[in-house]
Amino acid sequence: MKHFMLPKGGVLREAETAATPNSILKQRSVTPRKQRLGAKENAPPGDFNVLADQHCSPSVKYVSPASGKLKSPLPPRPPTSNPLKRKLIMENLVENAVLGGSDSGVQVVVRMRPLNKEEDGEIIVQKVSSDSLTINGHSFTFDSVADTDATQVDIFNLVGAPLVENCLAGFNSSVFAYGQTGSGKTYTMWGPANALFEGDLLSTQPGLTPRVFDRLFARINEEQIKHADKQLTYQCRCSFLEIYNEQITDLFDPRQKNLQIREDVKSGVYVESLSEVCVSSMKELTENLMKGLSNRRIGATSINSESSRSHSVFTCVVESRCKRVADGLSSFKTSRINLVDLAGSERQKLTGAAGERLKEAGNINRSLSQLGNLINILAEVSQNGKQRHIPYRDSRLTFLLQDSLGGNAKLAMICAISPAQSCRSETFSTLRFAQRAKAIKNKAVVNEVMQDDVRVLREVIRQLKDELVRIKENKDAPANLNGGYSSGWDARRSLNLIKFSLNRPTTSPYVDDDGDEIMEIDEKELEGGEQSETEVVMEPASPDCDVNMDEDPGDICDKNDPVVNMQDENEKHIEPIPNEQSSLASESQCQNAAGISSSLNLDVVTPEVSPVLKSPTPSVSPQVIESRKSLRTSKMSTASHKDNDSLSPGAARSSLNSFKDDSLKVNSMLTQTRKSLLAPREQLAASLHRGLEIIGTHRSSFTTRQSSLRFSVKPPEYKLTVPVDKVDIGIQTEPEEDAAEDMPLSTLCSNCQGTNSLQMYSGEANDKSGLQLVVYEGSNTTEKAKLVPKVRSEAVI
Ligand SMILES: Nc1ncnc2c1ncn2[C@@H]1O[C@H](COP(=O)(O)OP(=O)(O)OP(=O)(O)O)[C@@H](O)[C@H]1O
Repeated sequence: MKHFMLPKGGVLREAETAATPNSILKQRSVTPRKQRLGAKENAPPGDFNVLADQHCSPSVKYVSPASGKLKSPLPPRPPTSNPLKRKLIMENLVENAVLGGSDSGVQVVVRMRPLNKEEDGEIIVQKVSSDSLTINGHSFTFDSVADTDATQVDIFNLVGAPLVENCLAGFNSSVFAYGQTGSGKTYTMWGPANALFEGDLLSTQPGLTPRVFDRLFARINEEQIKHADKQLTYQCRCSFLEIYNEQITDLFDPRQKNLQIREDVKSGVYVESLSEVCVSSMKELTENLMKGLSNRRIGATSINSESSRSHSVFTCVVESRCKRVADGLSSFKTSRINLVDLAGSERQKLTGAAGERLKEAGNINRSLSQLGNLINILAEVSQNGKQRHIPYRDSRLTFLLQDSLGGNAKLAMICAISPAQSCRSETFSTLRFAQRAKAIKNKAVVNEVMQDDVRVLREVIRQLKDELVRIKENKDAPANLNGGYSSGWDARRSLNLIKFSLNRPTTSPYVDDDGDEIMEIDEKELEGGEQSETEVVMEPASPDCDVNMDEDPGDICDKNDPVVNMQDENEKHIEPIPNEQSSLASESQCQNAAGISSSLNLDVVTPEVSPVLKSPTPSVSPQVIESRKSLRTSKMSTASHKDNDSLSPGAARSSLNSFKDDSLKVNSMLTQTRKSLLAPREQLAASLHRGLEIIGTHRSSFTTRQSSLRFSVKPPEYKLTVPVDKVDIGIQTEPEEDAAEDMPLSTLCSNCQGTNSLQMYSGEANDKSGLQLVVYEGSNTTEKAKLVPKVRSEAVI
């Protein structure tokens, strides 16, 4: 084993004294805030992303803090090639606009280490209160400031203890350690190596990570005893990776190098083939932690003889499930802990790095500056609410951890600094980074699904399907004034069911405004594989746009996929496309994209709407959307299992398979239902109301004329909407002869042009006057509607 984190430079502190909970640091506050206003560099921190004093049962559901703000813009996602992502962005915007987001401010803690042997000069940083410090007369305020007296226990109490509670409550939680080389990040996150070896959390100085797991295991135990009647079970799966020179290495199995980041709808962002290990005790945890840490890349910098030259990310997915004895209902909760020790920045000119070290330092600085840039943008977006491209793809670090940065996670940032005069400019830079990070708002939600939620939603879907089929049948049949159409009773019953479920106290008021993937109702899965014939939209699903950071096939997909192109401009335009044809179409459209395969998702189609009808807000309700990174793929599970065989003790091993099977099933359920839980039920109800309105309007208008309102049961043709820049809403008018010729074939992939003769749009005989609502993603345009050239039946994809 390589030596790592050995005490360096005689700066180790004495064994810490036991800290009182709720922070000793606060007691040290002496300076009234008023006196500090002079040269203050930043505003006082706002909300704090921790749950106050919560030792809560996992069965308790939390409302994300600060919910109810109507404004609360999403940190927008970059315009993306993944159509599912684009839809989600739109969904989230709508959802957010209606219900407000759940903002979780980033918790920023600044930790100042003691001077080391080489730094016996002037100390320029002074802590002035529990949450502020001054440096050369400039004052900064954060959530907490830990000075040289602060112990590892203090840091745990500030950051680790709330993290554990958040995790048990079902929130994703991340801690990033940021700072210049030698400032104390590694010491803070893991602690000195000897502390881990000794494994004694009281007498030595283990860092945050071992303390977090010590508390986590204790709390899990407590919860299981407390809720014995609920058959509460937990599983903790860990992985450990490093990003070195933009390459990912598995620290549990360093032979696995240059791993790729992937992204798909079901699993979110994940690292392909990364090992996972199940841990259920401190012994297992420390063994694995030490193993991983020993595989980290270290090197000497001018300040730190054993500097980490990579970013390391320790991740633990905590899954819990419980079953209520009273009614047998089960719930599944999952949360992800990311503990990130970033590589330290260094001024290359000052440190005189050369050769490999220089290249390394360049990569580290570039990666950190990309992180800084992202933080700036997120801070700006959080502050002014303006949408901007968020450059998650700039680096592997930001892409992998995008959920932690402006997404579905509670984030704590520990910014490590040296108080020495020699580190002045780096310290300023770290403090400014910290103050910008403070401005970011994440959107953390509880990742939980209840079995009965699934049941209710399944019933609603079934009834809506029946209703739509009936409507279609009645539409095809001669109109009958006295009930030729369905009475809408079933839909109303569905609505009542939704209302009923809204009123159930067991339901979390989830808000998700960050997930990147949506998972529309997959009735095949929900209803045992039966393929729905109603309102199906085929889209290239996750695998189509797996993200390979090197190749970015998403872009390939984007270029080649007319559907994708359409949706670039038209987030909410949901086209009715017949199953088989659509499947063919999407396969054909994406046939050039390497490794792309088509898979089908079910979508609820926004019906075409006559201009005389009130345009319903494009709705995809009830919709099921997956929140991103809480789940892992079967690949990872396999890897985990493999690894588990060698690393986990027998008990954990024997339970792993069955737990995984269950977990995957429930994960799948979670995937399917998460969004409808995350999407507040009020919205589902509102959507159903709108659906009923449409049904009602359609019924009444059908008897007097052929309505252009069309429920897309097996719609007989394709439609292609030509994207129009800067248009909020386009209305597709009746087909024009010339329109097809005018259609820019540039929207079609070259390979597909002329090869696929699927009919795209022929216009129904009875739909000549029909108009189609086409909603474009928001723009500044004053034009609310525009005639969109319509593609004729002979148009070629
Ligand atoms: N709060 C602290 N108390 C005592 N010693 C500390 C403290 N913080 C850091 N040190 C010591 O300072 C040295 C550098 O710390 P550490 O390796 O954690 O820095 P780092 O920020 O991780 O550096 P790099 O980015 O180069 O990896 C180590 O010897 C560590 O033991």
